[in-house]
Amino acid sequence: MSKSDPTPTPIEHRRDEDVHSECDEAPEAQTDLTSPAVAASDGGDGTPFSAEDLVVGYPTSEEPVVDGESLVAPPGKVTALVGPNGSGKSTLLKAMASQLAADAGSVLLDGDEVESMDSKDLARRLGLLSQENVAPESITVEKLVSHGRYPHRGFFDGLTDEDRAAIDRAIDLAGVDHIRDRDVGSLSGGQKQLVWIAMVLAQETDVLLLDEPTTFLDMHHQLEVMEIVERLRDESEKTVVVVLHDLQQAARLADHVVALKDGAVHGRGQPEEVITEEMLADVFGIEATVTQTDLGPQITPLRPLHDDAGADVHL
Ligand SMILES: Nc1ncnc2c1ncn2[C@@H]1O[C@H](COP(=O)(O)OP(=O)(O)OP(=O)(O)O)[C@@H](O)[C@H]1O
Repeated sequence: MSKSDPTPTPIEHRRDEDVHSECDEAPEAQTDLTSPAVAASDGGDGTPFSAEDLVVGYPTSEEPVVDGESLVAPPGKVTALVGPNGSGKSTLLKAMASQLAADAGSVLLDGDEVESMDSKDLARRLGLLSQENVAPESITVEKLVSHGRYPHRGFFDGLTDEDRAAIDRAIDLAGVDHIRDRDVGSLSGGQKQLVWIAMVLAQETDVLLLDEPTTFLDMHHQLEVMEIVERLRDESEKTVVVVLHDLQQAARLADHVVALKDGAVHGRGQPEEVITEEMLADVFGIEATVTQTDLGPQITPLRPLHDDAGADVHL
């Protein structure tokens, strides 16, 4: 969905044709922590989902934002995409959802090229929680969540019992039942975020792409959203790719972590392999200590190592 499009259809193809078309080199060797093959063996019984040699940019950007990267999301597992602001996480996610046209490369959903799929068929199989949601004027929570059923319905069809049950399940899971009759415009930022999450849950897809689902949420609701994702994985074997700024959340939630910097993968693997003091210095430009615990890596950020222009920070 583009930023200016207020239509809350769950997913929409916006395939810009005027984008860059340079393809970079093939993925590196399996032993390299940046190799997508590192992930391939970690999957469960969920739906395979991967991108290969993806080149993605914008008409206004001279260089591709993502230049020849590959990503394998282990089936039935949670993959966390982490990286600094502007590193290309949302761009990669949108390209993998076929919301942004790739100049080169392919995205495969259970063996099918997403770009060749009919948009409704894709939306039945893949749900995207975008950062760019805009609700129409005067719409109730329940009505907005019901838009998640759009790919399962004919254009003129009303809601079936199955649709209503899916809407109720999603509203219940996202914990927004108490506000289901409220106007979305009257909700707080965090409440709205939970409603958008409910909408994507109502879509009931095998693959979920979640762009910063914990944004705007207090700690209680952040933990609830993480538990929802865990349940989707553990009870329904959903394949989830989630963009997270909070590395502690990524460490706890993810089976697989991919670290992006300047549109390139700088590490992928299990949280304890990727979330290291070296990665935090290299990718995030911070000095931090990382302690391995039973709950995964515990991160203590200490100080920035350089400013945005790359100059050393002397405190
Ligand atoms: N619509 C757009 N047109 C042109 N450039 C864009 C557009 N959207 C993003 N970009 C650029 O692409 C790069 C990657 O942006 P992207 O939003 O993918 O990063 P991100 O890692 O998701 O960042 P953040 O953590 O801040 O959300 C940035 O340099 C950004 O300025």
